[in-house]
Amino acid sequence: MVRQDLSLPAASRILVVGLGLIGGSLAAALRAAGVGQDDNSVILACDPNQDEIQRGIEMGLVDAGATCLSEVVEGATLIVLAVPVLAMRTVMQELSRYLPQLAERAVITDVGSTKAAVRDIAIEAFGSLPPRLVLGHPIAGSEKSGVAASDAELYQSHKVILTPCANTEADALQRVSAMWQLAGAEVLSMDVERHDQVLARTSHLPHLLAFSLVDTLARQDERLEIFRYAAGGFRDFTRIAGSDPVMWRDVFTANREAVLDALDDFELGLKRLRQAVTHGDGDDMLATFDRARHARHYFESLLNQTSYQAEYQMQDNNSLRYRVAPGGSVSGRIRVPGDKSISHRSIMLGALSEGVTEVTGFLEGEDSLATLQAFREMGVAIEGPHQGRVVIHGVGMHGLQQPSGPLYVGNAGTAMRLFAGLLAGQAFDTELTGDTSLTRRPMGRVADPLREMGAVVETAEGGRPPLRIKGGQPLRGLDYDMPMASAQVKSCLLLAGMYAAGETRVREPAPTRDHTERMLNGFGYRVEREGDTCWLQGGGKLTAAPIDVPSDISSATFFLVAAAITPGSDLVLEHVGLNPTRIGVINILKAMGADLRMENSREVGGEPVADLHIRYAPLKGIEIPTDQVPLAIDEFPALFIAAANAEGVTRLRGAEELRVKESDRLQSMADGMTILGIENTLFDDGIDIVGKGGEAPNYGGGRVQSHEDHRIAMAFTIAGLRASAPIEVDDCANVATSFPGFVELARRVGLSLDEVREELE
Ligand SMILES: O=C(O)C1=C[C@@H](OP(=O)(O)O)[C@@H](O)[C@H](O)C1
Ligand SMILES: C=C(OP(=O)(O)O)C(=O)O
Repeated sequence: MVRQDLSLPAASRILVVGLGLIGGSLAAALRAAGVGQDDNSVILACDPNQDEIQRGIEMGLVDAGATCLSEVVEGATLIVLAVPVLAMRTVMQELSRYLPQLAERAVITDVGSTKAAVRDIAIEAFGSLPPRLVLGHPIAGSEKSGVAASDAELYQSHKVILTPCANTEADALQRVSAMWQLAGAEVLSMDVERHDQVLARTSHLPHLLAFSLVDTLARQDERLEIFRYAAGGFRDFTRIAGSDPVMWRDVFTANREAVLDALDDFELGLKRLRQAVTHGDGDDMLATFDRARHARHYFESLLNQTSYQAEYQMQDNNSLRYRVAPGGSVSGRIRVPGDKSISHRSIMLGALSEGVTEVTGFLEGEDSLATLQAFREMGVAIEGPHQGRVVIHGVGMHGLQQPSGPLYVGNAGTAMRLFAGLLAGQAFDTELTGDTSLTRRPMGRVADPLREMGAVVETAEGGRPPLRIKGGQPLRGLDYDMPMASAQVKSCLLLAGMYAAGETRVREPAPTRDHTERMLNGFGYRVEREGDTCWLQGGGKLTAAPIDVPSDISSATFFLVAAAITPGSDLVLEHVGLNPTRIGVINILKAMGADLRMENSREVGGEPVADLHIRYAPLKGIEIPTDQVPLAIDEFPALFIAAANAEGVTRLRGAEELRVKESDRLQSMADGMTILGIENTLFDDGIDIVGKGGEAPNYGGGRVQSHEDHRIAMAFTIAGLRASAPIEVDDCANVATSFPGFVELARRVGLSLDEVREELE
C-alpha cells in the first residue's frame, strides 16, 4: 500500500477534466475534506457540457469551469483526467498543447478503467510518457452517471490502484496518492499489465455478462413482460447492466486482449457446467458450487477484514445455553461425526501431497474447517466438504502460497501446533491466530524445539499465540526428548522434520496418538518407530491416498458414558475409530465395570474400527492407571461424570495436561461438579471424585459454566441423565468445534435437551 502525507500543497489549482460521476465525486470528496476552504486552493472543471459545469458549480463541487481547456488550464497544479478511455486521446492531445501554461511541476493523473491503452495514448499524444503523469484507477463507481449523481462518499474505504511506470517521478506519485487518501480511498500500486488482467476478470467480465444476460432476455421478450417476474437473484446479478454504455464500450475496446482471455476462461468453466447439467452429473455440479460458495465466503471475509470463521461466528451473535431435563435413558444406533485428529491431518497431508486426495467421513466441525480454510488461503484447491466428502488437489511439499493475512485457526490447538511445524518449513512468512481460548494456551512447547531446528518463531508473552513464523529458514533435523506426552508436539516436529536436513527423532515419555505417523506412512513418507521413539528423514515427498475417517472415539465417549450411567440403556455406536493409542476410555470404563463390547471389528484405511455396543451396568470407582492417561486425554470430562455415578472414589493423577486444554479441565469440571453437589478434591495433576452408585439420582441440578470448552459443555449435558433437577450449561456454542449435530443426536437417543439462545450485549 502506498501511504503518505495526507495533504495537498496549499493554493493547489486542481482541474477536473470531465465532470461526470467519477470526476464530480472526487471534487465532492476533496471539498468535504476541506480543500478550497482556507488553503487558497480552487477546484476547476472542464467539460464539453456547459449544463454539467453549471450543475457542478451549483452543487458547490467546483469553483468555476469551462467547456474549453484553454480557459481553465492556466496555472493548474493537479489535473485529473476523468473522461471515458476513448475520449482520452482527444483530451491528451489538446492538453499537450497547453503544457507550458501549467504550473511548474504540475502533476497529471487519470481515472481510466484500463491502463495499457491510456499509457499508449499518452505516449502518442505527448511524444513520450510524461514523468509527471501518474496513471490511476479508482475501483469505485455506480451504475448512475452524470455530475448530479456525485457522492462525496464514493471513494470512502474503496481502493484506488496507481500504476506508475519506470519513469514516473516519486513526488508526483505521492501527490496523487495524497489526493486519493484525502478522498477517503485506500491507495495500492500495481504494474499496468497486471492491473489490466486483474480488472478484466474482476470487473470487466462481470459487466459484460450482466449486459449480455439482460439484453438476451430483453430480446426474447420484446414487451419486457418477463421482468415482472424477476426476483432478487436477477436484481443482484444484473445491477451493473445499468452502467454507462459509452464508458463500457470504451473499456472493452481498450482492454480487448485481457477481456478476451478472461472470457475464454469463463467459457471453459461454463462449458464444464453445461456438461454437468446435460449429464445430470450432480457431483460435478456440487463440486463447482461448493468451491464457488467457499470462495465467495472468503471474498466476503476479505472485504469485511474478518477471518473466515469469525465471519461465520459473527452471524450468530448470541450465546447458547443447553438446558437438560433430569432423567431418561439412552438407546438406539447412532454414528457420531468423524475423528477430529484424523480430519485435521487429512487436509494437511492431502494439501502437501502430489495428486488428488479424497477424504470421506471428514469432520465438518469448526476446528477441522479452520484447517481446511487455512489451506484454501494458501492456494490449495479443495472441494467440499459435502456430507463428509472432501477432495484436496495437492500442491506438493513446496507448492503452498503465502496467505494474504494471518491464518485464523479458531479454537483448535491441534491446528495451531501442527501448522507451526509445517509452516516453519515454508519459504514465506506466516502468522497464526486463534480465538480467546486458544490465545491462552501454551505454544512454547512447539516454538522451543522448532527454534532448535533453526526455525524463527515469535510468540506473544508467555509463549502464547499469536505465532509469527519466518519463512525461508533452513531447518536441521533434531533429536528431541519430549518433556510431556503430547501428540501435537510430536506431530509438529515430524511435519517440520519433513523440511529439515537429516533425521528428526522424537521420544515420547508415554505413548500418544499416532495418527500422524500412520498417515505419513499411508502417503508414502516413511516414519520409523522403535519403542518410545519415532523418526523420519527430511526431504521426502507425499503421494495422495484416499482417507476414510472413522467416527471420533472422543465424541462417542459422551454417549458411551451416557449409556453406562443410565439404568435401562442399550446403545450401539457405529464405525468408531479404535486406534490403540486412543482406547484409554474403553479400558477405563471396562475397569469400572461397564458392559461394553466391540462388534464388527475391521480395519479401515490403516485404522482399526468397530461398532461399540454398551448397556447399563453398575459402575465402581477405580484408581485410573497413569499409563491410560495420554490414551484417554480428551475423555476425562465425560469420565468424571461416569465417576460421579460409580460406587466409591475414582482417583486420577498424572493428568496435569488437562490444565492446558480449551480450558483448565480439572478446574472447570471441579467447579461444575461442586455446583451440582458432587463431592470432589482437586490436585495439581488430578482429582478424586466420590460417586454414590445405585440407581437413584446421584446429584442435584444447577447452572454450570462450560468455560468456552466443548468437552466440558457436553460432559455436563449427559450428567443430566442422573440428576434430580434440570442442569443448565452456559456458553455451549463451542460444541460445534468438534461435534456438530450433538444436540440432535443426544435428543435422538433419549436426552431431553433444549437450546436457549440469548442476544449478547
Ligand atoms: O494430536 C492431536 O490431534 C491431539 C492431541 C491431544 O493434545 P496434546 O498433544 O496436547 O495432548 C488431544 O488433546 C487433542 O484433542 C488432539
Ligand atoms: C484438546 C482438544 O483439542 P485441541 O487441542 O485441538 O484444541 C480437544 O478436542 O479436546
